[in-house]
Amino acid sequence: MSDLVVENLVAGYGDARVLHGVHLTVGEGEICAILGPNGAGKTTLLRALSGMVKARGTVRLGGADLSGRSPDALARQGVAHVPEGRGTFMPLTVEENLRLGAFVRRGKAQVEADLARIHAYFPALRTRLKQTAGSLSGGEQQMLAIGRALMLRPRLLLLDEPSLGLAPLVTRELFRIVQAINQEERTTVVVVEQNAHLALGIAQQAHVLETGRIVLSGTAAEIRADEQVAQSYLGYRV
Ligand SMILES: Nc1ncnc2c1ncn2[C@@H]1O[C@H](COP(=O)(O)OP(=O)(O)OP(=O)(O)O)[C@@H](O)[C@H]1O
Repeated sequence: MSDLVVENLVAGYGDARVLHGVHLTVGEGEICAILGPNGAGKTTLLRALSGMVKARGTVRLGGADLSGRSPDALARQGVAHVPEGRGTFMPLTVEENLRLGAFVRRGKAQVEADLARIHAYFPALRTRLKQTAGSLSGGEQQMLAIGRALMLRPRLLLLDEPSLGLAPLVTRELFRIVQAINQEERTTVVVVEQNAHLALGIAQQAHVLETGRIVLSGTAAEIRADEQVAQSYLGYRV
């Protein structure tokens, strides 16, 4: 069953249109990778889904119509966005950043349970709760950004370039954790990622976005086997 349904999504900045009618569906509890060249509109797509950029068209999540909602309303409906560059509050501590992620959650017990849950996914954060986010390594900051998003108990997790600037070992660990979150919590994930090998390694399905349109959709295996994808994004010929 489709969890996320996007129909004819149009978005841009001022007069500059970036998304020209995007259609895509993501199955419930699935990981979907979005591939595409620089400037294709991948970040804009995630921003449109989290309400950071105004968009026209239809967005449904779990059957609920979320079209045109504000970022706050979308967060309350379970849409969590981890932007490129992470968006953590550097002067605040790890714990303060995590607690900020709970802004739509009610009840102390629930928040404490969520903190424990996030510490279990990211043990490195548990030992650094009183450190400022700015003092963390790049990988730890990305973990904190994802941890903060998890405080929402999201139904839909949007990840923008999680591997950006991270060492390969750290990136692999991060993707392993994203996969664990998806499997344990059945969170639907949309991940924009330059490292197509990694993204297709954890995704069930993928879409290629070029100049604001989806030009190819399929299972991760189908997309991996596509000659054009292999040459453009995987660096080999099939
Ligand atoms: N805040 C903004 N204001 C105006 N134009 C923007 C803004 N952000 C992005 N754009 C433009 O929108 C287009 C799509 O950008 P976007 O960041 O969505 O692409 P992308 O596929 O994520 O690219 P990249 O892989 O380089 O991050 C580009 O032409 C970009 O210059």
